[in-house]
Amino acid sequence: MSIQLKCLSHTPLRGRNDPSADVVAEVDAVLAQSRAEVEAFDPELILVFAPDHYNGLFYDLMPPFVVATAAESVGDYGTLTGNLSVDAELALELTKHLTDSDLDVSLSHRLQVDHGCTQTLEEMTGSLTRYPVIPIIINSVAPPFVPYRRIRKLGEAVGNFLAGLNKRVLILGTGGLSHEPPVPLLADSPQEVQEFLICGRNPTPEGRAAREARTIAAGRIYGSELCQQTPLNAVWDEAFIELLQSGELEQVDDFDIQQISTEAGRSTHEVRTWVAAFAALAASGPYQARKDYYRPINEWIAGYGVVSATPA
Ligand SMILES: O=C(O)CCC(=O)/C=C/C=C(\O)C(=O)O
Ligand SMILES: [Fe+2]
Repeated sequence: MSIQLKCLSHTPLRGRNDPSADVVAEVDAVLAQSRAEVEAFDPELILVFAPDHYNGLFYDLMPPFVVATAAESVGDYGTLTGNLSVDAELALELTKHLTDSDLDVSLSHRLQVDHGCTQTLEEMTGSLTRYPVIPIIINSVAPPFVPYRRIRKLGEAVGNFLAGLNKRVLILGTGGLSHEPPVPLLADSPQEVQEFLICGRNPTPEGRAAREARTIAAGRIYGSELCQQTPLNAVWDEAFIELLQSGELEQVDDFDIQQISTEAGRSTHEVRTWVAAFAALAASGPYQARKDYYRPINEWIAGYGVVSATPA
């Protein structure tokens, strides 16, 4: 087996509420370089750890993490629609391996996924179907969350499974870093919003457009005094990237969920996907991680980072 890792922020506001042209060009160049590296690696399998933003998973049954044997993109925020090329047989084998590893993982034979999964797949491969893929969705948006140590254990167990495959595997993590887009909280919401958070699958086109318009409007004022959301936190982001580079992943076991929400924003917990991805890589031994890019970008509501890693 050979293995590579890429963890990236995603943002539904890319192309919808852009920062200055020089920043857009910087990010375009980093993504083009990353995509060229993926092309050169030519993965036989992509394992993508991703969050969901109330498009596939709702509070009628909210799992901490779920492996999909089939996944369809809802195409929110202009992302590609259609089925991902999930390797169903391997996804099922992985699920069995995870349950045998004492992890109570959920399984879906028909999951809807959103930009949180598809944007990075699209940016890294140009498609939803170019390579066989296994999606693992990690709840990063709908509290309560399992402790970070559980995410590290999940990643480790996934990595042990991947180590037994005779394949070139690309591990992707997508989300974060610090940020707080306008995702409603169940506890604070009026009844119609609670109803949506519990079972709001397949919204009308108007409903989806209203959600997207709210996010764009939030991006226009994010980081200004008009904005109520927690601002980006570059110090937190840089420290998190350094932690990943240090290889001392057990440090995430002490992460305080409430403190992260307060200091860096509620959606910062999308970094769970990065924790799982790095723990999966670390299961095969020491690694080297390279910071390809970091910049706090208010227009995209994102502490925007790209990190790559390979076995040392
Ligand atoms: O779309 C909605 O209904 C709520 C807003 C939302 O989900 C925004 C998501 C933004 C990101 O994915 C992000 O910044 O990571
Ligand atoms: Fe997100």
